[in-house]
Amino acid sequence: MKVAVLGAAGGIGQALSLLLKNGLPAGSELALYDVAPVVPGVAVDLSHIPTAVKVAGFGADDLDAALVDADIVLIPAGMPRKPGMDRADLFNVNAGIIKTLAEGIVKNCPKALVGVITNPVNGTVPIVAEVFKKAGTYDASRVFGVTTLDVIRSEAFVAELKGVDVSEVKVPVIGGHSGTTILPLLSQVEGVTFTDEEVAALTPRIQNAGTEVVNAKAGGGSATLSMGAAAARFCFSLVKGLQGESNVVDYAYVAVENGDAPYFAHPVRLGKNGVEEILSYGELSAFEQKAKEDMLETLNKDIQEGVDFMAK
Ligand SMILES: NC(=O)C1=CN([C@@H]2O[C@H](COP(=O)(O)OP(=O)(O)OC[C@H]3O[C@@H](n4cnc5c(N)ncnc54)[C@H](O)[C@@H]3O)[C@@H](O)[C@H]2O)C=CC1
Ligand SMILES: O=C([O-])CC(=O)C(=O)O
Repeated sequence: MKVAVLGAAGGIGQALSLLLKNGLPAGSELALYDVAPVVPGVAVDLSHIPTAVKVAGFGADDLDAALVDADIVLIPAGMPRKPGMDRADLFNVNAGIIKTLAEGIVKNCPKALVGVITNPVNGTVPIVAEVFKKAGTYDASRVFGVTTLDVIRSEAFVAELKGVDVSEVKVPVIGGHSGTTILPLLSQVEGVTFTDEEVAALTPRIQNAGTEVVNAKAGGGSATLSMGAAAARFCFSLVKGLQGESNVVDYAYVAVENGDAPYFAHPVRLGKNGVEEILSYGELSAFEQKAKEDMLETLNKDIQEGVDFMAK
């Protein structure tokens, strides 16, 4: 199993790479790519951890070598938010980075499963898909927007609010990955009930949790450690699917035919070729139904921005 992390020297990249070094199956290879000159050092540093995962660092000119024969590519490369910015404000700087990296994937490992972390996820995932389409090698079941952070935050916040064991809490989160497009389905959380007031307070807390971190970091970036944990968790789901484990289900922002929008976070069953089945997110409460309808215009606009960028 070869996993490439693009943007590996950044805040997310380093946390994620540490968790992968400690958690990938024995015999795996971890390829760390970044344009920052510190990346070989990050690889040397990690290589001193005694696990059976081989780590190599690749600098700015070595994208091809980092990617060749990768089974999974995770992309946390690009600029994070500062206070006062929306994720959409990152589009202009991050779109070009994602396009270049996706072209590298198409060239070196077109069959890899690609997890896009770079914001705005709502628009960067369509860019990756369009790069594959241009090359004639698009397979919608292999491209994912990583929305796991929304899921783990929901688990943490629900457990905190309800005083229950966090390891037992499961919260479906659908839609996109910004503001109101993030839609936690609190009506489906098993074992707890919420008052209307709790739903009305917890839903926006989950939607604005990224901003909570951005403001708390006061200009020093956005979530990196929780995102590293989230991306590692998602990567381990991809690995289990690739290894043929049955019934691996996780949430991700994927291309959907005849769905709510061209891309939408759903529960998906993962297998040897990525998405084996896009599962239904089930029945929504009246509150969730309205929240979904209200956010679709924003989500569709975000998606179109990514598609239009590649049409230029
Ligand atoms: N999907 C999600 O839930 C989340 C997404 N993010 C996003 O992840 C991205 C990264 O965030 P951080 O790690 O905090 O930022 P960071 O600034 O700490 O790290 C970004 C890294 O990307 C590298 N980079 C820039 N251009 C590159 C290129 N062309 N090729 C390879 N590497 C390149 C930089 O050198 C840097 O090491 C941001 O866009 C942020 O908004 C952040 C948190 C959650
Ligand atoms: O808020 C941000 O800019 C980073 C992010 O996507 C998150 O923490 O959910």
